[in-house]
Amino acid sequence: MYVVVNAAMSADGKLASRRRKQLAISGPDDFDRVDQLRADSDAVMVGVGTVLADDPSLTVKDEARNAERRDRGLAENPARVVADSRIRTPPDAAVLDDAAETYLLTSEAAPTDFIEQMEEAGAYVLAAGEDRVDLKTALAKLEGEGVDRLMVEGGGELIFGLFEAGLVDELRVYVGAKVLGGRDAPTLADGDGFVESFPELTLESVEQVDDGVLLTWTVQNS
Ligand SMILES: NC(=O)C1=CN([C@@H]2O[C@H](COP(=O)(O)OP(=O)(O)OC[C@H]3O[C@@H](n4cnc5c(N)ncnc54)[C@H](O)[C@@H]3O)[C@@H](O)[C@H]2O)C=CC1
Ligand SMILES: Nc1nc(O)c(N)c(N[C@@H]2O[C@H](COP(=O)(O)O)[C@@H](O)[C@H]2O)n1
Repeated sequence: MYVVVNAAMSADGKLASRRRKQLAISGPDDFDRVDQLRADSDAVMVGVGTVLADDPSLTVKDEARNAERRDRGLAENPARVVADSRIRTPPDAAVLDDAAETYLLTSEAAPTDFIEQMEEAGAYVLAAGEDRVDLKTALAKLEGEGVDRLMVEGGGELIFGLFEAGLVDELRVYVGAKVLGGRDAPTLADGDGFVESFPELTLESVEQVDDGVLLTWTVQNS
């Protein structure tokens, strides 16, 4: 599986303000680039923190791209994936609508009745890990379901978890022309943070998009 993390951050490294609600950092050209990246992916993943904060749909918005996927014999939207250890995804979340398949990655600690509720809502539940989603096992299970190219949109907890597990192949960061500030605002990689053995990146390209910059890095996984 090839894992691309794509996120937009402010010039001071925040994914959203301290209110932790969806905030447009990207401009129109960057949102269009993100739409193409979704269309080129087998699945789009977020953490449950993002579902609770933003209620995203994670679908491809451009109808020409939906049609192009259909022409390739694919569903018009990539699958959606939510990392949700104990199932906090609300049953009426947009990711559970019928626009695309949805996988919920959960742990053995998820209550059985919550699992049933998600399955009734149409989600495929994959358990990996005792208390928390074991991302390595969960992504291997997803690969078994045919997901070869995974796009991860965030948020900061999930992105850190994926780096910690050595699962990120590529990082695309849009740096927008805003300063958000806030010590409690989410950043690109939150979690516990690294204190040694920091993931090393190789810069592949730098491009101006809208009034910001798109940085593309590959990750030197050992
Ligand atoms: N600017 C951007 O591109 C984006 C911004 N955001 C913003 O990020 C914020 C949400 O980010 P977070 O609160 O960090 O939530 P998150 O979306 O990273 O979800 C974190 C949750 O994922 C679950 N999880 C399960 N297994 C995990 C594992 N092994 N490692 C890590 N997490 C695991 C846990 O329940 C954890 O609390 C919101 O403010 C949202 O608006 C989110 C996505 C993209
Ligand atoms: N690329 C990007 N730029 C921004 O400025 C953003 N705020 C985000 N947020 C991500 O997009 C999701 C919303 O998806 P839908 O429009 O509902 O399909 C949101 O949840 C974040 O993951 N991304």
